[in-house]
Amino acid sequence: MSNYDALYSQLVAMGQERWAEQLQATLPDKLALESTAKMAGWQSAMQSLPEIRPSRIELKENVTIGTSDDLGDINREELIALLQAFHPWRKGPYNFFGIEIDTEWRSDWKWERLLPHIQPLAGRRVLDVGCGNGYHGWRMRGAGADFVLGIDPFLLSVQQFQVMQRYLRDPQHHVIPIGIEEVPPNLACFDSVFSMGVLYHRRSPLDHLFELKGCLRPGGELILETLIVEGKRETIFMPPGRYAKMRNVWFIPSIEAMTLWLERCGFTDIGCVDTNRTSREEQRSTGWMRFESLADFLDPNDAEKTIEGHPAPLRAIFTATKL
Ligand SMILES: Nc1ncnc2c1ncn2[C@@H]1O[C@H](C[S@+](CC[C@H]([NH3+])C(=O)[O-])CC(=O)[O-])[C@@H](O)[C@H]1O
Repeated sequence: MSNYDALYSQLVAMGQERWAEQLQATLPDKLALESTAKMAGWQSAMQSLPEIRPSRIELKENVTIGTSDDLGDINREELIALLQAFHPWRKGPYNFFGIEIDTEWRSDWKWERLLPHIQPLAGRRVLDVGCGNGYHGWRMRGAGADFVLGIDPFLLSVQQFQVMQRYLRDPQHHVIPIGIEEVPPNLACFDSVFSMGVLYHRRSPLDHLFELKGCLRPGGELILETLIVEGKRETIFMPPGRYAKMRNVWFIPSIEAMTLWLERCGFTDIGCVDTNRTSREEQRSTGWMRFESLADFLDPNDAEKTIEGHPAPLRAIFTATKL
């Protein structure tokens, strides 16, 4: 975790000394809490990862770390087994020294859908809320972002990020195990804030929007991706129980309702730049995510419905500016 020193310096450079100190004091405790059997397995796999110097790194067009030639006499199957210790791999794909980590999600497709519509990331300081294992963060660095901080409370995501970081050694990209509710209010220091796949998990979506706004500097851009439903400004769907087998889905607005929420929270230049019905090609079980996936969450007789009979997942990407 020595990489946290680089994070500390960066946050101080952004005028966030208090937050930097708070993180320095609390992150080690969070990691100490990870003394579960799973954590022991992850740590042992992490320590067994071989030293390899990647001869090639690509982050702009895809995420490629090294080539198969870099492996030399390192056993490819043993390396795959070490990576599989971090199962399930949900966000990717990664090409890791010639090993295709074929993740549950084609996260690159979402990236390609949004990239043409957002403020160019070159030179920007970015916060990615609910960043998963940092896949999009690597693409942000590939697009020229100066600094990317990803936050995600799910510890396996942070471990998977550390696997990549071990080889990429990027002092300007960090993923830390905290939720958005732990970020101090009104930091006002990020040029771009991403919240993708998080809003519908929040019981208080408007508070989430205010939290995101607080992270942005004036004039900064919010990029928000969420589940939506078809309907008018008055349409907001709350599933009575599970949604696509997920227990923690609360509010799913229509595009117009989401736009109104953003307006009421004080954002300007609001646009819905993409809508997309999630396909079984974009989210599916693979050898790297062997649990159930979208095909199991949909009605087997009607792909327009979830297994509970609700509208099937439809997602939209919004951009908005903080005044
Ligand atoms: N309170 C919270 N604060 C921060 N993160 C949270 C919180 N609660 C859950 N998460 C995290 O938010 C992520 C949501 S996934 C999107 C990943 C990526 N953004 C993607 O767009 O592919 C959902 C999806 O697959 O759509 C998970 O990694 C959670 O651990």
